Amino acid sequence: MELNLEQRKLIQLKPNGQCLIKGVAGSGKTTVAVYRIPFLLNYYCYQPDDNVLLVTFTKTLTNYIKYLYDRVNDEDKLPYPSLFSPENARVEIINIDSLVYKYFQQYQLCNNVRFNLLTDKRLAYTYLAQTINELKRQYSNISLLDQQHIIFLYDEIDWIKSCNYLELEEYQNADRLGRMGKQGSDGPKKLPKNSETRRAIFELMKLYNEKLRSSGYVDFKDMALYALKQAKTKVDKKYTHIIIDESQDLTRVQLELLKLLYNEKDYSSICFIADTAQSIYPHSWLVKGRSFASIGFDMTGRSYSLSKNYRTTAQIAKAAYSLIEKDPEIIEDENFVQPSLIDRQGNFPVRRYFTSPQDEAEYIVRELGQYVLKAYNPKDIAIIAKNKEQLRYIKEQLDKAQITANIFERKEMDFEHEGIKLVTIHSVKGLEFKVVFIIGLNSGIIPYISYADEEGRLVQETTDRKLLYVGMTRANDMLYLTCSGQPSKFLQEINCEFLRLSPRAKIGCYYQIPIEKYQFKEKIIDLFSREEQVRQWLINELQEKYKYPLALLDVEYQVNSFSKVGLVDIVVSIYRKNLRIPYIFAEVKALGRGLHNGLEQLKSYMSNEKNCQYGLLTDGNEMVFLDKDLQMIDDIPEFGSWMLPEYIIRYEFHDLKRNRTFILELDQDNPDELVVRSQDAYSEKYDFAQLSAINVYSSVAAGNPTEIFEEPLKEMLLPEEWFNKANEYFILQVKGDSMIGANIASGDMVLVQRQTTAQNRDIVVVALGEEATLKRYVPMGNSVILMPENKNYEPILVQDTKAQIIGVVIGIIKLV
Ligand SMILES: Nc1ncnc2c1ncn2[C@@H]1O[C@H](COP(=O)(O)OP(=O)(O)OP(=O)(O)O)[C@@H](O)[C@H]1O
Repeated sequence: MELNLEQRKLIQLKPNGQCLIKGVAGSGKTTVAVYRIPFLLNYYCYQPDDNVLLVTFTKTLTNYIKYLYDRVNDEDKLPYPSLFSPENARVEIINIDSLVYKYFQQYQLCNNVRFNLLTDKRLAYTYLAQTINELKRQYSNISLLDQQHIIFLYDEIDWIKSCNYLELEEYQNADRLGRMGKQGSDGPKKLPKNSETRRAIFELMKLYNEKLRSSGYVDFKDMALYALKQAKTKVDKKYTHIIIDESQDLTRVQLELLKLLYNEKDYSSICFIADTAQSIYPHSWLVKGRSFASIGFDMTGRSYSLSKNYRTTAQIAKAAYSLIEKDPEIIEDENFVQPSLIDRQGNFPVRRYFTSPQDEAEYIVRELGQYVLKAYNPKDIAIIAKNKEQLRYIKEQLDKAQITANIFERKEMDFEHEGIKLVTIHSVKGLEFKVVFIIGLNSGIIPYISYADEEGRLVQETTDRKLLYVGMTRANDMLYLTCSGQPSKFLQEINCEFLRLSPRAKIGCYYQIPIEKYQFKEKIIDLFSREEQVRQWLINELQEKYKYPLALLDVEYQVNSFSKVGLVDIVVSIYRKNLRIPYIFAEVKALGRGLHNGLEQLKSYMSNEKNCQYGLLTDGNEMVFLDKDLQMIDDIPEFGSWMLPEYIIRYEFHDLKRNRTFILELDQDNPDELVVRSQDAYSEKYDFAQLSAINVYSSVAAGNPTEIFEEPLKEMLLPEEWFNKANEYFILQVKGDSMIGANIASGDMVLVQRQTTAQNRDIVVVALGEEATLKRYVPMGNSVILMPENKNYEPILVQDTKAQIIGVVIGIIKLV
């Protein structure tokens, strides 16, 4: 892994008190935290008591960090090979709950008390209900003090404790940020400051606490308060450098405890790592509107950003950003970091709607069994859901299909576990998997139905939106989003341009076409039917994704079927020897209503039209493709210019060396000849002996220069006189839009001269990551900037020795 310039700068940042590293999901925040440890140990731990503490959010994340550290380059790791061994007293990596528990234990020991931790929520509600009853008479005018509001009151008390508001005065004046509602609870429209209602709630908390104590209990928030109290009296170990990962989710009490452990010196540091777009806990302190100043740290001039997401493909990243950018609460936060894309192309996320958990599970089992498990190790696959019941159901179905999977609830995750990991969306933060299924994305589950308070509802919606964003950004390669009932509004808000119905087909997800843009209106009987919506969407998709010109499409195509005349919903025709013949038949059903008998009908139409090569049936959600033998296949072919009457393929060739453009004409009936027309209409015909066959590749792997090429896709004939025999050439099919500004679009081809050096601003094929990429080459001292020609992508800075040039682009070839 080649760290980027910003990451390297942050790892080697001179420690100087507090700092904030914020960044988008997958931008390497945790990686920076881990790589920084050896740096601090090497250069900023002078005295015997100097040391480093890295705080994680969960135990699983501690394991994950160890797993990450194994991937650190040896040269960075060498001075501290035993970074994670218990003997290495200079480094401690611990999750926040364990740290709190440690100080809570010390409190008990020092004060000779012993509490039980109240983990049973029902029992907590019983105590709270009793307390409400006792206090009700005293506050008879406070309608909120009633059992019907118990969930709200419980949450409010929890919040007061997590903010360390131990005096009424503080609570009366507190801004209530991040309040959450729970299903069935009915909170107040507003909880005014300095009100009788707040006084009553505060009183309720005190009485409730007394009740718990007299029964020998503390809850989690009490435990943290006792830990803080203990640390204020005595800390057994202070740390010269503290790094706090996922700090956006810590409570005020947790943050204050960590502050007490900080050993301030003129070379010490406390580094907060955060992503506000991933803040998913309602009681976290550093939520919108509350700055670090509230915990005594001035971050002016001390905050740094990481904006490139390295984890996911550009397609997954775009889909995930399209979800959060719809919420101004998220993107207007002062600590929000605008994401930028890195050029990692891959699969589009899949979105599928199901009407029952059973249908959803059947799809997942099928998808895993037939495809995903053939390409990925089960331990690199996660199935994520909002709640545990959803996980239990899918686990049962996977068990039945004999697919090994394990639910990880509270227990820490074992990264070496051989099966598929089933996890709640909350416990997946900070982690990553090659393939991620997020299931049960139903309305009412996400966003959760909250109480009637509009403000609370909006907070809930923002938090749940971030939660789904966290889930989506865990996927390295493939992401599936499914529901098992009424779909979540979030599923519909993700820009459908970035979604597909299947990872193996080009067709996108359904979107509505406005009636005024409907095609073939004159042939349509009912413009307002639900079937027509699907037909018009499909007509659009055939043009947009499969590139079929409208002139090749038609509707209501007549075929004889069972001695009756049938009408095929959409036909795609092609030309053979200048004769127009049907090539694809498509049948549509009403939106989301299932395929029913459609398959039989489609097969019958296809059987009655021998020219038809492919079939397609969809209701805008389910999709079936058939070949001419009526067997199911993954997709239908894209448009090719050979489908047109003339039978001549035309390419535009931009010669970058001579700065000229030619048209290349290839007659399919005469494939060994090539006609080249120049801009001044001069044309020349080349026969086979005058042509050179150049290999066309779909991708070039990065790696050993002699092994970088896969099997060529095909050969392309170009005039021999264009090439210098002393050199080697190849053609590369372009993926992605990062060079669009240089007139190189996805699907175009580039002619490349193989060489290992380049001139300033040449467009080069350069090895980077697993696959070689196309960028503009700009050398700068000992480094090289690989410039994309698209403002959505960031330039990549690498050491010149690491930028292995494979060739220089000398021409661009486009189908016209
Ligand atoms: N410069 C880099 N080049 C290639 N891969 C990188 C680079 N930096 C980080 N990564 C990889 O990107 C992935 C995400 O990194 P990491 O977990 O540190 O990000 P994060 O910002 O902490 O993410 P999140 O906030 O979503 O948990 C990891 O697989 C990491 O190895």
